[in-house]
Amino acid sequence: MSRHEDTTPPDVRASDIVTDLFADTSDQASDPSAEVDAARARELLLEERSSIDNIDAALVNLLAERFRHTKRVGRLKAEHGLPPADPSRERQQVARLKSLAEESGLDPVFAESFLRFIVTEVIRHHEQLQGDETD
Ligand SMILES: O=C(O)C(=O)C[C@]1(C(=O)O)C=C[C@@H](O)C=C1
Repeated sequence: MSRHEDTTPPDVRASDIVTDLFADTSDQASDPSAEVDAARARELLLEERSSIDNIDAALVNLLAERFRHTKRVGRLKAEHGLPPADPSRERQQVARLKSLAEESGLDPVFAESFLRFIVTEVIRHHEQLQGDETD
């Protein structure tokens, strides 16, 4: 099995999980309006989860694209003896992303830690490449 293969057992379906989440354990079961509410809630949850799945797929594709660019940057840095990290560039990126986050209604502190999480991984890749250059 390849490293990236989906390991979710085929018999676990999102719709079953949603059904379990809304499983009726109270005396609601005899109230028809509560059943309609629960059915509508199930429908809405499935819709939201479908949007979330699409967004997660887009995020993964975008991240893969970003790493393709940073790998090229890493090779340039290794070839030209430049340091893996550039703190001044990072300060600019953090300031820009925090401002974009504020405009979009995303927590700027979260935006900063997300960027730092990614950049830490990029720097690790750059360091690996620099190690390879000196082998
Ligand atoms: O722009 C660079 O110099 C990079 O190496 C890319 C990047 C990034 O992932 O955005 C990573 C490390 C640096 O500290 C700054 C930025």
